[in-house]
Amino acid sequence: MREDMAKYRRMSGVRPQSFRDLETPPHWAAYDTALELIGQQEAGLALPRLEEALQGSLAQIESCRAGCEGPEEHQGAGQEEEEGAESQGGLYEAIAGHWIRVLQCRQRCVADTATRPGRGFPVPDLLPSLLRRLHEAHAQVGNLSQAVENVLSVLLFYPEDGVAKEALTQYQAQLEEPRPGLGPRKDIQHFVLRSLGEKRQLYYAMEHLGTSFQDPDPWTPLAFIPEALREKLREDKEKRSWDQEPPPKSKPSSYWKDVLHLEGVTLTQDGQQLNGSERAVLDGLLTPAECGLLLQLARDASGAGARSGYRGRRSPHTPHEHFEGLTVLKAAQLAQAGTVSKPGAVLLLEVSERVRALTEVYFSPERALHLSFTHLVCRSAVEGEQDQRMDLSHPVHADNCILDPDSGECWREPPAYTYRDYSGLLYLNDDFQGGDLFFTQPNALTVTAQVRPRCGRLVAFSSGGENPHGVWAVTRGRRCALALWHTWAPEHREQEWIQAKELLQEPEEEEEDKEEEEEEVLSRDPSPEPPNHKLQRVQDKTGKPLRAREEL
Ligand SMILES: O=C(O)CCC(=O)C(=O)O
Ligand SMILES: [Fe+2]
Repeated sequence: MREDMAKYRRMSGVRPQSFRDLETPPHWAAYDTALELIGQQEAGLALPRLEEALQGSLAQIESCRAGCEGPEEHQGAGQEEEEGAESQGGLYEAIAGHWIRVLQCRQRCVADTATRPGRGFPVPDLLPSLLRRLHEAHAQVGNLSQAVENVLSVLLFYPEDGVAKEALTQYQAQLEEPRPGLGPRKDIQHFVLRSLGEKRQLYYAMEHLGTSFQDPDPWTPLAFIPEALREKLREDKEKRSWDQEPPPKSKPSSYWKDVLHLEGVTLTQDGQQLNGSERAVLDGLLTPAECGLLLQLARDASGAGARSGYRGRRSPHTPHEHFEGLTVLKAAQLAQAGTVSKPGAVLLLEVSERVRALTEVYFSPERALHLSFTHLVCRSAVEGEQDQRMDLSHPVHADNCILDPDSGECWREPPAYTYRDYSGLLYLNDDFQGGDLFFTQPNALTVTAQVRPRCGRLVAFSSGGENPHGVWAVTRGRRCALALWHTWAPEHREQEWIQAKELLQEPEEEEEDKEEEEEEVLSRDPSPEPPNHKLQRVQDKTGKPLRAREEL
């Protein structure tokens, strides 16, 4: 649906006003309009929308809080029954238990209000970020007293926020006469004080009564968290270790240049030239002969696919193209079966490692990057179906989060592959029509850079919302590329890569016997899964079940 909408929006003559959203609650609609206007440098027009978003959010929090006594009380009674003897304490315990549940529920209202309909996670720090936008917008249009009130409100959440403090000093200096009565907004003052009072009680109960509390706010002062709990809360936060900021880089800044030079690779466009930050185009990663070998591998695999059940099928992204994907393990298995050339399968492994090493050197020299998925992908135009084609070969998306083009936000949550940190596309050919890769702004519409594929060209970029990208329709011929995703998370390292390497390292004689066996099984078994005896062998080595995988 979202993709269809994006497609219609791209049609010439269609204006944004032609669309009316009947689903989004008003405070989210106001928020989105405000962000759009700010993006267009229309601070004056954005201000009433920002205020509406803030007031709407506060109102929604109030209405949610009002519901905390009713339904929760009911649920609480149920819980007590379930917990049995333990919770059949005296009257005081019952009152305390009830009150804690009410407070937990009230605190949850902040996260509920900050969660867009249909989303699993809240927008982090919704109220402080609205206040930041408000003070900036007020300052831009010259409403200095309101700018002061709003920045002072930010400081209620984050008293040590350096940027806010600096802005405050600047606004105060710009005010023509001193306004000693100016303070933070009353509504925010009330909100913060009440919230802190509740947090204090909840943390106390957590420490002394063993109840649980998931603080929805990142701004809670450390002093409010009992010392005994700090360590545990910090550990919980750190569990998603790969999501943490990478440590500061200490390698000399010319380090990657030396490595590229050694590898005979040239940097054709850097982030700045591509109108982004973490983006690069590198050339010279493959010789024409290597491209030829990998293209042949893809062709042979798709021929073998017809026999073993892996047929090229319609693309999941467009009915006007066929799509074939080959994983490294499938390539190794086909090489063992003798249906593709072994040098081709070995090259696939080698090249993916080459890309990984270069991506690490260029983007993450101080932190190991692992391959998490490697896929040789060909897209072929379906002949006679290309006239009037409006769609893309690959719609605009980000690789590790769900892009919401309306708000420009990208949600790092499943079903996105949230552990992907850097993406790489290594192109193998250019003898097709269309099929350029393009980057857009987060609105998924405004193209910021475009790259023409060619043999040995690598486009590498960080996989997040800062790099929305898509592929223009392939309208003639076949476009093949090696798509690779890298991760900082060792637990998401590509197991099949290791299995493929093991398979390809097996001694030749053993292989020949198996080849015959394989031929026999392939000709008998039309199922799309690799033959069973082979599966068994790989399973024995790793202890992990194996399944032919496809990630797109
Ligand atoms: O093939 C390309 O150029 C891009 C493909 C892509 O973005 C993806 O598979 O996620
Ligand atoms: Fe992608």
